[in-house]
Amino acid sequence: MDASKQEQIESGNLKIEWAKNHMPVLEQIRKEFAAEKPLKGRRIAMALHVEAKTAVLVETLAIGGAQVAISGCNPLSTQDDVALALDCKDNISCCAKYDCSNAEYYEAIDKVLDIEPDITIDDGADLIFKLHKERRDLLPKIIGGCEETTTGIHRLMAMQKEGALEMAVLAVNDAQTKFMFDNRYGTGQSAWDGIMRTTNLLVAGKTVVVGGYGWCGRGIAMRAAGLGAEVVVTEINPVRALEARMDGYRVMPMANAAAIGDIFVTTTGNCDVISTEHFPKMKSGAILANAGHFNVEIDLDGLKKMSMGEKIVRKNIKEYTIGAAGGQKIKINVLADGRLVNLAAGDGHPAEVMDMSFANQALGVKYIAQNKLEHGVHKVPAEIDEWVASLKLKSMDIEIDRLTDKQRCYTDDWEAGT
Ligand SMILES: NC(=O)c1ccc[n+]([C@@H]2O[C@H](COP(=O)([O-])OP(=O)(O)OC[C@H]3O[C@@H](n4cnc5c(N)ncnc54)[C@H](O)[C@@H]3O)[C@@H](O)[C@H]2O)c1
Ligand SMILES: N[C@@H](CCSC[C@H]1O[C@@H](n2cnc3c(=O)[nH]cnc32)[C@H](O)[C@@H]1O)C(=O)O
Repeated sequence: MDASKQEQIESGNLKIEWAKNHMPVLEQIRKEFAAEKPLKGRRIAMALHVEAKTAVLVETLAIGGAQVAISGCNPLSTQDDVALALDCKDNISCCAKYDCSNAEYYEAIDKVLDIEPDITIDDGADLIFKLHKERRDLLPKIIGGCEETTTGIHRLMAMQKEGALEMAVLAVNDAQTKFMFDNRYGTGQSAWDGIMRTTNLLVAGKTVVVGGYGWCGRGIAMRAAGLGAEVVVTEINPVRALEARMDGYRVMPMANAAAIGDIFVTTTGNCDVISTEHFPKMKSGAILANAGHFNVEIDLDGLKKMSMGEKIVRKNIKEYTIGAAGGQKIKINVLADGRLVNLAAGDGHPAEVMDMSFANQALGVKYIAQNKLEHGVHKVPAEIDEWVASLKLKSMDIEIDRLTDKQRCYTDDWEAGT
């Protein structure tokens, strides 16, 4: 093996070790998996962000007895050193590569499916999509899959509605110990980490426009306010818009926000949240980032078409110049080609948060292996959620109260009044 490859593997292993040391819940699961081998003989095909925390999950599944093959779930989120380190480990193969083309991305998913999996793990449902469209011969062998993210579950629910989903899937995103922490505090921190390290600019004193006030949007807005920005929220859901206003932010349509924002962060799972109608209204120098889904939230095709020129002005920042009213020129800076800024221009979520998301994944896979599930989207059992929360609290040295017998009776009773 050449020296530079060896160096890469060492660098990947260091990252994995660091992450592992900050994922205590997964550590506990790994110990149990090592003793009990609940995944013995199972073949698992995964498409996830290939970086250090994911590697800890992959190792955990392999220690549990599974053969694991993994590809990426985003062309720009793979960390090549981690991918190489993973590929060297027992019972694991990894075929992910940073900055792959769309064709290479789907070829890698194909390769992963060649292990003829009985369990899948997806982040965005691309692997399940390929399975149902092009690798249908493999479907009868599949006993179930797990889905990591909100939009993946939306895609699967749409498949289920049309009667097109031919396997069982656990909605890992919808576990409370996933979305309440990963989507909110994880994205809240890592999106800003990605934006700040990429731009090296100040957030304080700026106007930040957050597109979408769901679990991710709440986190991104909260941290932007904490950094000293004025926060503006755009929404299409009246309840969420009201919540954003009562949380202290200004709420308005993107058509109005476009003119006042310095930094825009989309996180809706939807397409064209920022589109050709909005670009010409923007301040020159505006910064656009996406922390939602794929590369569709900012209409990049539209921006390219109206652009007079584009150039890379700093690593992971592309500047587009467009014409505006009065012959003015507006420069618009798009981070990480409009792909997830926290992963394509950062290291993703903090390890302590992925600890809970991936504990749900590992226990979800074990649940699938040990239970016969009907085709369709299933909830993660509440016991798994509570177990993950209890273990996380324990790892943080936090104790909580328990109901006394009197309290239990009181809460079950309907006769006691004022
Ligand atoms: N960057 C990450 O690491 C990360 C982490 C978790 C989830 N995600 C992704 O982020 C996206 C959001 O996830 P979530 O859990 O917050 O979902 P969510 O459903 O809780 O929130 C999405 C919000 O966007 C709003 N919305 C939809 N279309 C809109 C539009 N055109 N303009 C303004 N608002 C609009 C919805 O009303 C909703 O309130 C999903 O695609 C999810 O897969 C990314
Ligand atoms: N694959 C699609 C879908 C969004 S990924 C969003 C998911 O990434 C997950 N995620 C965020 N940070 C990390 C990380 O550091 N490692 C692995 N997964 C992560 C998180 O759980 C979230 O649900 C895309 O890339 O556009």
